[in-house]
Amino acid sequence: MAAFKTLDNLTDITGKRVLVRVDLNVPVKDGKVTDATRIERVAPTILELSDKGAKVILLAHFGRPKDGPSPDLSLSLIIPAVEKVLDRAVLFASDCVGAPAAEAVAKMNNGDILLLENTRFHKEEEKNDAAFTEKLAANGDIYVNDAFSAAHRAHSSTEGLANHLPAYAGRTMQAELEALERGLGNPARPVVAIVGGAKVSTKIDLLMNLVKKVDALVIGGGMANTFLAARGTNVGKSLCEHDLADTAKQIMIEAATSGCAIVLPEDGVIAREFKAGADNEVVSIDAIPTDAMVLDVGPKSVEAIKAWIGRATTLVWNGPLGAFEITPFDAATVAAAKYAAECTETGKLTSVAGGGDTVSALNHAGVADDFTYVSTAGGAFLEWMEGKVLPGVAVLHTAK
Ligand SMILES: Nc1ncnc2c1ncn2[C@@H]1O[C@H](COP(=O)(O)OP(=O)(O)OP(=O)(O)O)[C@@H](O)[C@H]1O
Ligand SMILES: O=C(O)[C@H](O)COP(=O)(O)O
Repeated sequence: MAAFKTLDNLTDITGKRVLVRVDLNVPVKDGKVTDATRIERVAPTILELSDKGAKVILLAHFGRPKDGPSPDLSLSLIIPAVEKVLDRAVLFASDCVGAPAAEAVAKMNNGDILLLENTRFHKEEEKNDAAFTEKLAANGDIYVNDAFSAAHRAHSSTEGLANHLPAYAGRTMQAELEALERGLGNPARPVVAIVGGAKVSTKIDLLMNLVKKVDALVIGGGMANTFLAARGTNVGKSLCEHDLADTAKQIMIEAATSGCAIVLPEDGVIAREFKAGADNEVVSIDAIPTDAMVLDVGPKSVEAIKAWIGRATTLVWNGPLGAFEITPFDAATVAAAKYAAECTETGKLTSVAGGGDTVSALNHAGVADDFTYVSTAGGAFLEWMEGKVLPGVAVLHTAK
């Protein structure tokens, strides 16, 4: 495969309109960005292009809007955080295509930075619709993809545009691929993966391949509830995708065939309300009341997870073990993260973690800097780990 072009290949770009795909899908609480890591990671690309005199036009998605525009998923909410990280003013257009985008671009001066509204407000984005991609392309002369964490999506702004405009990898895209190759290209065994979080339906399929590559798969969060339910355990009102029971069963069969241990929680911290400080108790995983939710894995499970981390030479982690944003349901994630950081510091563990909320959880635990590498990518990172070719990366290699 031909090497992709990078910003090093973009020299004389004064006055050029550069469409830069970034990932601004950041954690937000009460309208405020709670973790700016993804913004910090794309800042070097934005500033470099702006300093070279380009008109920098940012394309991004935010959340998963179902029926067109919705105010709570407007990228305008993210602007203060982007301006703070860049220490520059950021202009905004209320649509990523059509008159609002064209007019805002036409008014730009060299070096200006403009953020276009959530690309997913148009259903055509996720369909990689050619006509929609052309509308996006109309506002640019050059396309730069700096969103490694969205590169597993073959959408108009992540893949399609590279077929319409001269395409380049941004600094973060480049750095993520290099760092993952260095850390996990040929991982030393045993390899232990921890997968938790809430995005069960979009991540469960990739576990089928992951179990063929790792020695143990530790499952927490909403993902664990889905596996427990598939095994016949009552999970009460927990976050769980019951219709994925067959997929979970097949993954457990594949794991047994591949010699990969599946580690499910033995106990859980339950509550009846999803809020900080909610009344909670630890119960055995076989004794979850029907009216309760498991919001974290329990202390016995934490000990078991630490033992698996202790046996590992390489640790791959995506998805928090519990609802870490609300105390005390952050306990398992924090304990496991601190232990992984300790093992990394002693030099016996290579630890690589990824995901928007996972990075936020590691920051919350105060150990993000102690991991070998922290990727901004969650789903994309797991797919890369599976050995899949990510569409947003592949197209950069083949683009003219
Ligand atoms: N038991 C649970 N019940 C409810 N929510 C949970 C539970 N465990 C974890 N979560 C939630 O999972 C969310 C994170 O999941 P997610 O799969 O999005 O991870 P991620 O690291 O952001 O990966 P990606 O970058 O792919 O989105 C957090 O908001 C957390 O509260
Ligand atoms: O948060 C992520 O992992 C990326 O921004 C991709 O988001 P998606 O899973 O909604 O496509």
